[in-house]
Amino acid sequence: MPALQRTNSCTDIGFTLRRLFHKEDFRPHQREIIEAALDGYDVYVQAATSFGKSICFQLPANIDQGSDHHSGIPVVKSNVDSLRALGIEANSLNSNTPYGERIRLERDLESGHPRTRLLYVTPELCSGPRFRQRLQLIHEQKELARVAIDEAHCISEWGHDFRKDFKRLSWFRETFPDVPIMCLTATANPQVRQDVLSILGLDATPEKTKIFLMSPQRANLHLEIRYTKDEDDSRLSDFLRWIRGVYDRRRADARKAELTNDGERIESVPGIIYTLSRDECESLSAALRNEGIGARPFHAKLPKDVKEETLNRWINNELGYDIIVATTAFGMGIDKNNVRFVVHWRIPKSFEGYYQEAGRAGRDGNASYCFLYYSREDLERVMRLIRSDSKEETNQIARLKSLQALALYCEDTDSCRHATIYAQGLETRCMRGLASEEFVSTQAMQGTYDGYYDD
Ligand SMILES: Nc1ncnc2c1ncn2[C@@H]1O[C@H](COP(=O)(O)OP(=O)(O)OP(=O)(O)O)[C@@H](O)[C@H]1O
Repeated sequence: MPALQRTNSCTDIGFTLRRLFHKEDFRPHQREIIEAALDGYDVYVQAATSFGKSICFQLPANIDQGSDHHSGIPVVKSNVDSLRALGIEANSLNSNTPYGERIRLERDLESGHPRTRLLYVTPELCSGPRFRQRLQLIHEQKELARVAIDEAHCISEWGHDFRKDFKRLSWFRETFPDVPIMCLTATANPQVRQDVLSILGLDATPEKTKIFLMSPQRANLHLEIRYTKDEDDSRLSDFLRWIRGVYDRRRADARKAELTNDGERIESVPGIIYTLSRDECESLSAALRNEGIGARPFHAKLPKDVKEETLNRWINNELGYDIIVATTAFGMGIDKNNVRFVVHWRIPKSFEGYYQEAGRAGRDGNASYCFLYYSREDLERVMRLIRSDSKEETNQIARLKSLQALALYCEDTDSCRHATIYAQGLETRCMRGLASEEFVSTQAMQGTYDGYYDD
């Protein structure tokens, strides 16, 4: 067990939750996770998007002596800002940190007794020798309380989102064997989970590591596949018909009165459309704007201030910013509860990625719509993309397997989609009686893809 001296013996964590985070009560399992962390165990948390994983490492950081160190990308500035607004000494250090702020933070770390309680950094930064030296100094002063690794599935080459800098996070256990590690993810199948634990050097026995696997319980998500093909590409008209239908329903008398009462606009139906390329992201958002829909592009090549403005205005439900058309770079760490739909314009590169992105809808628990436009031509395109950009062979095999599972899921018109996700090991408990089960069997073009993978 870790040698650090802890102060939680008589701490009322419910009080801290109310006082610091202004939340009435813990959600199921949050208390057990936080208590395991404060007791010095290594902790592995696998829970749905919107479960409330962040509090599981943010709260202990305000109780432990010493500071916590949180790694995982990307760190969204608004997260740190909102923690600071609560009076929590949280900071982030990454390539976007302004020079003055960086110097201030480096001095704070070099003191060995930093004021920072919670430091968000990228795995790339963790690989740098100077940063590592600073952490070693903090550790010598017994001030490094815990390391939290978000999006931990990126550690595994078997995962859909493998990044080699995540793998180097194994350095923490090698260098600080007494510092507990907490890893968190929304999506990992059993093989990825195993891999994450072993790369990070966590002993999976219950005496050492507490493992929390939660059912995502996302019954509020309606999962639908819509078929299309290159020759007769109906995506745009289909989507416009759908979104205008939603607006029309909100314009109906009774609903309109309700919305006016709440000060809501008719078109304030926040959504995300995922595309595969930056070009399509730009052209699709322009096409939607031409049709009078408030859509904005979001991708890595846009200037930082444009991205920040787009994000803030979308989060604040502003006119003209109802829909974000984004590449997969968008979403990690973004906390917007009322996303009413997520559309995949083309098949994404992996099952796990699809599920994670779709899971950004309906974080408030209200009914939300997720649909994916599927075509065989897109499937072939994405396969070629994976073959050309996978550097590691293991990762390529894993990624192709994951894509194939997703294609089968898309082409299956007889099973409950939630049950298929369960069979992938992404949901840890199968839910029954979902409306989607009946819906799937009545989908148009039933049977179109029968037998595709028979050979
Ligand atoms: N105990 C609680 N009571 C009320 N709200 C909570 C509680 N815990 C978390 N939340 C809220 O739930 C929302 C989702 O939390 P959080 O961002 O931590 O989810 P997450 O599990 O990290 O999801 P993701 O994987 O999508 O990032 C946030 O708005 C957060 O403030």
